Order: sequence, then structure tokens, then C-alpha cells
Amino acid sequence: MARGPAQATDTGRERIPRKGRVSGVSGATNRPESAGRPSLTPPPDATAPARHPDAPAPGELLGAHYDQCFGCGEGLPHGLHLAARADEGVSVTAEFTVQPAHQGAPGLAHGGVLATALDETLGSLNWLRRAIAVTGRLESDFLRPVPVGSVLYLSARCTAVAGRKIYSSAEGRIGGPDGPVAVRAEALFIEVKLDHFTQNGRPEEIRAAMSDPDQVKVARAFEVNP
Ligand SMILES: CCCCCCCCCCCCCC(=O)SCCNC(=O)CCNC(=O)[C@H](O)C(C)(C)COP(=O)(O)OP(=O)(O)OC[C@H]1O[C@@H](n2cnc3c(N)ncnc32)[C@H](O)[C@@H]1OP(=O)(O)O
Repeated sequence: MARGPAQATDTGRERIPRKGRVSGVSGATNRPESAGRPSLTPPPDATAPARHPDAPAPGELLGAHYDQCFGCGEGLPHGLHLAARADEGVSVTAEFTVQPAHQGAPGLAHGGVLATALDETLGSLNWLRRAIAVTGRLESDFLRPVPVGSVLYLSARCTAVAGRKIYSSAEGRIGGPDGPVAVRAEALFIEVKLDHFTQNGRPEEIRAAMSDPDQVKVARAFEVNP
């Protein structure tokens, strides 16, 4: 068998080691991929997240950060069109209506689409801190099937920050904002510099995003501190 020996992880499950390091590409990590699964628990020196003074007021819609984003963009017919609103502190609420284009099993939302909805909602928290960050790790639990036509009522909050590491959690309910939890996730976002996008993204889209005359839109496309 071509794969190396399985290793125990901090979850007690076995993991197949992958090849060593990625190098020479900005944005690609130098962390050995064979390292054990890093924890989603903040370290003891983590601090409480602080809301940026210019963050949108609680209740205010955040709007799409980029119109071609599969999660929140308005320019993609089959996208999620997820609409997030600022809440108190560093927290948001969001809604996403499951469309026929989002099916996995007949009449049910695809799990990857639901994970995207969680990821997008968690990602939108960074705008309240005016941080540029990408998902490093996303751990999802799927607790109930989500039928096509359902509205998924999401909420997410940032729980801690340690250096570049941002810890957050989210859940999605069906049948109403107080309905049963169908999905939930814990995530670790990692703060990055703007060049994470400009050096790794396809030049056509980067150029188009950067040259938008609406500077607030440019700032939001990259979640930049304007
Ligand atoms: C044009 C549109 C732009 C849109 C922009 C708006 C964004 C909003 C979009 C919203 C859409 C939704 C959002 C999306 O979909 S974002 C898209 C999906 N995510 C990505 O594409 C990220 C791909 N990964 C990377 O680029 C690198 O791996 C990053 C940048 C993440 C880290 O590589 P880098 O070389 O920079 O840093 P480092 O390796 O020294 O690590 C630093 C620290 O972090 C810890 N660590 C790292 N990874 C993990 C992990 N997996 N689990 C646990 N821990 C992890 C690590 O141990 C270390 O800790 P410590 O040793 O310091 O304690």
C-alpha cells in the first residue's frame, strides 16, 4: 500500500499521514501536514474578541463581501445568497434558503452546502473586527436533515483570539430562529495579509475586484481595514 502507517490523533481516531510540506507559494502553509490535528480550543493566553468601533450596528445587514462569493454574492444564480446581520459584540445572525440547486439527496440540502453556509456565516464575523482572515479549520456536525425550501437560521460568534488565530462557533436552526439545531460548527480562522489573495487568486478576478470604483466594496471584498 502506498500510504504510510496510520497515526493516532488527539481525537483518538486514526489518520493517514499525507506528504510533508508545501513551500514556495505565498499563502500555502509550511506547517507539516503530518502534525497532529490542532485543537479548536483557544490557548490559555487567548483574549476576548473586540468589536471594531466602526462595525455595523446590531441588526444591520452586512451585505455581500464580494458579489461573486458562492456564499453571499448576489452575482451567482446558484449561490447561497446568504444574508448576514450584525448582532451584539462579535456575533452575527444569517439566513439562507435551501434551493433545489443545493440538493444532495432528493429533496435535502447537500452537507457540503450546509458547511458552506456555516463557513460563510463564521467568515462574516471578521468584518465586525475588520480583520482579514481565512478558514483554517472547520469542524461541522450535521444533526438533522434540512429539506429543500427550508430557511436555515444561522448564528455565529467569535469566542477568542490568540495572535493570528480566531476561534468561533456557529449553529443553524430550521423551522424558525428558535427551532431545533440542524447543523453546527466550530472553526479556526487565521488572519492573513492582503497578499494572501493578490498573490494566490486568479489575476482576472483580483484586478476586477481591486478596480471597483466603490472603495468600501473593495475593502469588504478582502475584508480589509479601510
Ligand atoms: C477575492 C475575495 C476575497 C475574500 C476575502 C474575504 C474573506 C472572507 C471569506 C469568507 C468565506 C468563508 C471563508 C473561506 O472559505 S476562506 C477559504 C478557505 N480557506 C483557505 O483557502 C485557507 C487555505 N490555507 C492557507 O492559506 C494557510 O494554511 C493559512 C493561511 C490558513 C495558514 O498558513 P500560514 O503559513 O499563514 O500560517 P501558519 O501555518 O504558520 O499557521 C498560523 C497559526 O495557525 C495555526 N493553523 C493554521 N492552520 C490551521 C489549521 N488548519 N488547524 C489548526 N491550526 C491551524 C498554526 O498551527 C499556527 O498556530 P501557532 O503555531 O501560531 O500557534
